[in-house]
Amino acid sequence: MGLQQKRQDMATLEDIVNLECYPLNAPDSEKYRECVERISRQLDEDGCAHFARFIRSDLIERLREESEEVAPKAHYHSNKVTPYATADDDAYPEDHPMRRFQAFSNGFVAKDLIDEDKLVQRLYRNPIFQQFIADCLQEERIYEYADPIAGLVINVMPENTTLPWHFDTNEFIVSLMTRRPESGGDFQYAPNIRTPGHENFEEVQRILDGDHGKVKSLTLNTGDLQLFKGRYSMHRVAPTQGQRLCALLGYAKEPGMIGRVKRTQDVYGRVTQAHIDAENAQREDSLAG
Ligand SMILES: O=C(O)CCC(=O)C(=O)O
Ligand SMILES: [Fe+2]
Repeated sequence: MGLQQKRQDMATLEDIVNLECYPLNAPDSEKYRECVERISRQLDEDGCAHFARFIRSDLIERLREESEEVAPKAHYHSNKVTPYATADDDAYPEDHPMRRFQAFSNGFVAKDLIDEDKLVQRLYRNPIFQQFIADCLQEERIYEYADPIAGLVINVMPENTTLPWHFDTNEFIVSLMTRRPESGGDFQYAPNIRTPGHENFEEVQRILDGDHGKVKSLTLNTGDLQLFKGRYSMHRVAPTQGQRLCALLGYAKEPGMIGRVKRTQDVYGRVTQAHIDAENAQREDSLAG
């Protein structure tokens, strides 16, 4: 990376991030090490870390306005989903978690509909920010998606909707609240309710039935950032009053991440040639293998 580029990346960071609380600009400092350690500990404990006031306070209005402006471009795909995003399987009893279909009515604004000069784009692409997230995850580095329309999206939850209980396919996700709803819309999660090799259907079922004894709740204000490991912790967004807008910054542990054609078509209502090419290449690979 050239020196000029590095300076520019640092300037972007200074423009956007509350560096007093989050010293991303001084990765060699004691303060940075402490900050990263605190977050890593939170992630180890319950898979979720909260960065209150991550965005500079004088930019909160702009952050909200930028996301409100683009929100009407969201694509909606109303459907019914299980916590596992799987098809129905009548090998299980009717009330089993594998067969619990819940209404889903969110929309997503795709990455290519968000202008390059918007705060969320500038943050998503910033290599210093990316290294900070990698450090918190105790990874060497992380990669932006190669996907032209996914990777950075804005989740749009209209008035009186929920994002139902689910596990993520991704190991981790970075979320930035860009419009806190008037009320409700808390992020609720059951820390590490499943582990590799153990689905723990009994407890999952209890939560689906409304027992929230083991559920934690997090209220994010506009400008707060969250780092969440969603593969083991079932989570949802509680019903919102007023529109809730949240930017989801997706990264991968390997370069070249690109979504599958079917899922991309479902979620965004379209695919690009890059999606088709990637799927064909994969098919060739598996034939050769
Ligand atoms: O909007 C959020 O806070 C969470 C979204 C989420 O869980 C997801 O898209 O998988
Ligand atoms: Fe999720």
